[in-house]
Amino acid sequence: MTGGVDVKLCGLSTPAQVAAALDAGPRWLGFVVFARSPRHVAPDDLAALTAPAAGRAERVAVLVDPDDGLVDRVAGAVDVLQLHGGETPERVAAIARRSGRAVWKAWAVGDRLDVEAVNAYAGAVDRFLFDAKPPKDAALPGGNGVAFNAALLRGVAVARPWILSGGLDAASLGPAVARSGARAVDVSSGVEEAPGVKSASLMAAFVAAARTLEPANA
Ligand SMILES: O=C(O)c1ccccc1NCC(=O)[C@H](O)[C@H](O)COP(=O)(O)O
Repeated sequence: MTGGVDVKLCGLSTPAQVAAALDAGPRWLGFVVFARSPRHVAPDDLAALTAPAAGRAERVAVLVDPDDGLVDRVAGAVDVLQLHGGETPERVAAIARRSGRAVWKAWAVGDRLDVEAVNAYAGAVDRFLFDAKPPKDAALPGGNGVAFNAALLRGVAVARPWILSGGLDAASLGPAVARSGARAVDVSSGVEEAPGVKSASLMAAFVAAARTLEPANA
């Protein structure tokens, strides 16, 4: 817990970024294992990169429609698998069983949250991450720095804890938390100098801003 609102700093890809992120003090650190991403971490490098976080932050691997081989290669290096592709509820449940890790399902929110569709995953996941829909021409399903109308989340009956994500930064965080009722938030682009280049000062400012927020009543 960072204070009022839990934080995941996502898209860390170098030891220096991990050290700076740990200094900022978020609850979760995210590592993207997706070759097209400017934040990509090779599966073989993940254990060394995540090691300094053990006991200081929970480590989250972000995967997109992973096959069993990739699940097996990354699971030992992290605490959580965040599934950011088109995984079905059945596939998510299979990954949870196979990996023995907590599993989160990322969900792109459009005009309104389809609670029934989201809750179809409830038996298989520990948490949801609500993100913006990627722009039509986007190369990535996440990490696009795009926000959605966070008020769409307020008061909805989601059956698992959830994280607000998409286009956040230290300035937009407070209003987005107030509109959505979020108790946890995720950021990537909003704490970067350029895609994949994390800023120590922006990460620290984001976590500090989150600490000042009151936990919201969704
Ligand atoms: O960040 C990526 O490059 C990425 C690539 C493929 C799938 C997911 C990815 N990111 C997932 C995240 O959890 C991001 O933090 C989330 O989408 C918010 O990103 P941003 O809008 O840039 O803050």
